[in-house]
Amino acid sequence: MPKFKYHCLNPIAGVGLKLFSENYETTEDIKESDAVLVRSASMLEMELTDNIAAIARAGAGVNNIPLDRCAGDGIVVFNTPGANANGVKELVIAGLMLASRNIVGGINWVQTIKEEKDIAKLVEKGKAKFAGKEIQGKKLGVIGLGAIGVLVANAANRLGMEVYGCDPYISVEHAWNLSRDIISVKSKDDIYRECDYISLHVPLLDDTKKMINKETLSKCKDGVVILNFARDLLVNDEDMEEALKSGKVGAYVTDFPNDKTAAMEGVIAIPHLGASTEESEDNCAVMAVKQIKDYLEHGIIKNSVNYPDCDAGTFTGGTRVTINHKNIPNMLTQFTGVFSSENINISNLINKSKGDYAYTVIDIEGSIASGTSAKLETIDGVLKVRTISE
Ligand SMILES: NC(=O)C1=CN([C@@H]2O[C@H](COP(=O)(O)OP(=O)(O)OC[C@H]3O[C@@H](n4cnc5c(N)ncnc54)[C@H](O)[C@@H]3O)[C@@H](O)[C@H]2O)C=CC1
Ligand SMILES: O=C(O)C(=O)COP(=O)(O)O
Repeated sequence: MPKFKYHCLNPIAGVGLKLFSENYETTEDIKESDAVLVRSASMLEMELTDNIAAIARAGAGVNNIPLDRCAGDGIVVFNTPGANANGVKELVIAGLMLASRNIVGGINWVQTIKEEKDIAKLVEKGKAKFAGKEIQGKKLGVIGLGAIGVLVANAANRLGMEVYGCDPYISVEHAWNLSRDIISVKSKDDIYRECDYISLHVPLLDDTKKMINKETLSKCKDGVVILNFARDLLVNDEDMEEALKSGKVGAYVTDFPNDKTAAMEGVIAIPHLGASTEESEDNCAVMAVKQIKDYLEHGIIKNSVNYPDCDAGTFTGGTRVTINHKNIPNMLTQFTGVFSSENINISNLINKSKGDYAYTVIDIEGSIASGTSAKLETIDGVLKVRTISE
């Protein structure tokens, strides 16, 4: 089996890295790696060299990776759907509590009186200013019913909240997992109008950027609590500051503090801890490494965000040629033409496409000359050719 090199841009849990066999070695130099593992480090400005075949995001959000540039370079980008969802869900529930009961204010106050005498008495005397509200019976709106949103909706429902959910693109799997008690609404406006708490669980995309802004906040109830455990850019910070000052927003809980929100009054800022649990880190690392191995060793694509999934089956011998290419007419004819011109028999061929990009796996019985893959590389629209052999 060939040797592969991987580079970690962030620390990746050992339980995952241990899955790499002796045929893999880590490298400090991304430029010589076959695969890159990353969490939140930004790759947006990074130069990506030809040898990189795959990038695995050990986590969900991929807004730190230039997906289209990678696809154009024939680099398959994976993420690990659902692997950290429970970790985030539990912190969102904590966020609901932090926004409803003045726990942070209370804890900080105890620190200010810790040198005083008879603290127990002072506590009973001073505690009234930290009184809060209960979440039971209140309305929570969940925007984005994916891996995290569904868990948050179901958990909040079990805690006695009336939960509304909105996701125009909900997957069949997530719809199945959503409790029947959740009120599913078609328009986010229903959530803005009805809910006391609103939790965001959508990816950062052009159409979700700054979705919480002056206009959407004006549709909300006075004193609404916004929870953002998704990405800071989903919220317009200036509009949020104004809404916090006026009391339109009662509290803004964010897992993504930035230069503007960290010091903002009314903000409960958590340092991006949603997925920072042993369990989530392990789950993500294991899934990311398995996907990288499947791709490098077998050409199998599972959970890619910029290429089609393709279960080519385990590579069992002979030669497997994988081709990342543009999704344009006449590609397969040209590929098979190269093999037939050299009198090579194709034993298996799979072709999948997703948007502008496609992926073809061709199995042959023997070996191929390097000239054959060079010929494939010269075909217009071909982005990367790999050969997998014993
Ligand atoms: N705080 C943290 O540590 C973490 C934050 N995240 C963030 O949470 C986001 C969601 O994560 P998952 O639930 O795992 O992803 P997911 O892909 O399972 O779910 C996202 C859902 O949002 C929906 N959606 C997309 N556009 C929408 C729109 N305009 N309106 C309503 N729904 C829309 C999709 O249909 C999908 O069901 C990630 O993209 C990431 O930004 C994820 C993991 C950890
Ligand atoms: O998975 C995600 O989208 C996250 O935000 C988690 O980020 P992290 O891996 O904890 O840096």
